[in-house]
Amino acid sequence: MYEKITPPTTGSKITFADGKPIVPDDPIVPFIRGDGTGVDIWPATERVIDAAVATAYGDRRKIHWFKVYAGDEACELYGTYQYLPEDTLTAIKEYGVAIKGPLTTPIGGGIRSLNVALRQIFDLYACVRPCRYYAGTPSPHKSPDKLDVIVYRENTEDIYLGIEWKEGSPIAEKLIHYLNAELIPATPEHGKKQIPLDSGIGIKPISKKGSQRLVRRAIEHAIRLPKPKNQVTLVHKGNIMKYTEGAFRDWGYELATAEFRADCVTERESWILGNKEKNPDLSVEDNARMVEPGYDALTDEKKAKVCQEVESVLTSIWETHGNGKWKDKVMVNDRIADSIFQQIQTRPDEYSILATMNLNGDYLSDAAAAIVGGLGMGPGANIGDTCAIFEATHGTAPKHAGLDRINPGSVILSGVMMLEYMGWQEAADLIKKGLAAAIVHREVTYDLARLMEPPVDPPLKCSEFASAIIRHFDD
Ligand SMILES: NC(=O)C1=CN([C@@H]2O[C@H](COP(=O)(O)OP(=O)(O)OC[C@H]3O[C@@H](n4cnc5c(N)ncnc54)[C@H](OP(=O)(O)O)[C@@H]3O)[C@@H](O)[C@H]2O)C=CC1
Ligand SMILES: O=C(O)CCC(=O)C(=O)O
Ligand SMILES: [Mg+2]
Repeated sequence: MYEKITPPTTGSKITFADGKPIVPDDPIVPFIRGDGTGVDIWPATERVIDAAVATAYGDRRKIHWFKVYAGDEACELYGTYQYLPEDTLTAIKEYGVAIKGPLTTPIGGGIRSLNVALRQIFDLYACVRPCRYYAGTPSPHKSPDKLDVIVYRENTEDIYLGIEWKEGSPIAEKLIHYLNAELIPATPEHGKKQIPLDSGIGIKPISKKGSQRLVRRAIEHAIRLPKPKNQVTLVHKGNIMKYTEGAFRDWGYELATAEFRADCVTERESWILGNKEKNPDLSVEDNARMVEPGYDALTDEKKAKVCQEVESVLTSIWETHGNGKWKDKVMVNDRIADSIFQQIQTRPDEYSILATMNLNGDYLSDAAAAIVGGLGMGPGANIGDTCAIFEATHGTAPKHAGLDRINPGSVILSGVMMLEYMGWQEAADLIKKGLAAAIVHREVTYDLARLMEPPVDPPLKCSEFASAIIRHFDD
């Protein structure tokens, strides 16, 4: 079955039912070491996870690691250009839950991203990246403790589908001519626009199914959160990209108000209901005026539309959501993408789950990780219905590779997410406790050390930070 790798001789398979993993006490878990700093981070991570499982469960539970190959290491074993061997795909498919270090992607040419390829091959449509603060972590932000968000990023489409043509290539030229000569003139709203002939072309598909399955996961998560964190913000640039990003927003609201009607209220609905609660005699038009900024300057047609919206909300959900009942529901709102980047800095505590398309989520998860301590503290999970691969938000950080200095925190915390996904909460909690205590004791790697006041000198090595986390399990 495998060409160059052999699964562990002991251990059992994780299986899936209804999108959830069924985990034995001795699961076989494939791991990819990763390129660049993967050589430093992975051994540290494996040691911490094994120690936490042993401390929490003794001999009762154990992960049986299965080394599989991708990136540079795969080329060494399987031959030039064998970046993602069939063996690796077979193993991840067979065992269902895997964890990986970062993999290199060249810029401007060469192979497409192996990281993105794995998400697409296994249809891992939800990229989940929590950004929460650990006390004592140095941060460039004044109140990093106020940020506690989870980015739910669509993970399989958008421009990451990778359908692009290089400037000057025959297909790019053909496509531009076709668009300029036929499709753009046939679309009146595009007027006399033309695409410059020396353009590279990329395609940005955003599907209804892809958007809604991501938002569904985000809402399901929000339902499990206590007030006021039971909230989902749809992040988009729908003012500019109306039929892709704007559609993402609309499909998100559509799903929330159809599939999760009993559990959700939209922000506008909450305003309409709240206005009526404060003043039961409020007319529909006055309510519309309070909900829609600049109402009086609108055309009659637009005014009628807002009034219709108010009426429809009051007739359809007053019974179930009115008289303050909406305050217990999951709040679904939306924010324009550029605005959310400043909102997480200026009003961090007002946000919880941020549902995004692929590119926005990529940017936003790095930015949010920076607020709570940097990329060394940014974990992640790629989740599908029959497979999950855990990996950090950051990349290979090549200038630090092989120096035993990088912060392994983000892959270790990705391991925490994996343990929680497996239902091994006690082991996950031990690692979180150990990590938190190491930071409080100023036992940290260079990235946190240089920001601490006063700076920690010398900082811990990557391997020493792993040891410190394990030592603090007992605190
Ligand atoms: N999922 C994946 O595998 C990903 C892969 N990549 C790939 O990684 C490669 C390098 O990308 P690059 O743009 O340099 O981005 P990286 O995220 O790899 O690194 C950028 C900088 O972030 C900081 N950083 C990253 N990881 C850590 C960590 N664990 N601890 C502390 N600080 C950290 C370092 O900053 P400083 O030096 O200032 O301390 C580092 O120089 C590219 O090929 C890219 O495509 C990128 C993102 C995700
Ligand atoms: O795959 C890559 O090289 C980059 C991906 C990335 O930045 C991410 O998923 O956050
Ligand atoms: Mg990224």
